[in-house]
Amino acid sequence: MTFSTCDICDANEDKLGTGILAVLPPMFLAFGKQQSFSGPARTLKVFEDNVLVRATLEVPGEGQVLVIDGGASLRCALVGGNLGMLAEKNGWAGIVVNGCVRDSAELNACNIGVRALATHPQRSVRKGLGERDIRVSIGGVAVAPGDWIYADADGVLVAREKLVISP
Ligand SMILES: O=C([O-])CC(=O)C(=O)O
Repeated sequence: MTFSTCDICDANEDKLGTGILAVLPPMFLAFGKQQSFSGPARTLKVFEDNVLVRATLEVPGEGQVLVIDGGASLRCALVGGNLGMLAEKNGWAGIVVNGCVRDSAELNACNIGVRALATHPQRSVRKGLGERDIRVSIGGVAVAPGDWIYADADGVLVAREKLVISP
């Protein structure tokens, strides 16, 4: 499916700011082969610990987008090349990280879409702390499991339901 976040915003202006459709702040870098991706969100809330990220990406993604609230930490990476390959292998559409990634060249070779605040060469700790499938806040925008994510070169949208995209 092709879509344009700009066209979605124009066609759904009445929904913006109502809690039905929101735009994430323009704070992300793009990685991965898929510049555009969309799908229902799965959510994680972790802090400098990526054990739950791996555990989630190990399960078939079925076109979902993993949204990771990493507390905007710029002190280590939550996703790297191995997790990118795992996500591709398991059919995840993409990963949105409110935090950092690493192995950017490897991530760019993965057939998924990735958004992250920055790159960081250091890996995270592996304690296994965090929460899954809860409502998170990314740049002040709430994202709940099952919300629909639309990301392209112009931005990242969060919709409470799948939008009807007219060609
Ligand atoms: O395993 C990690 O901590 C993240 C990483 O580097 C990878 O996914 O390759």
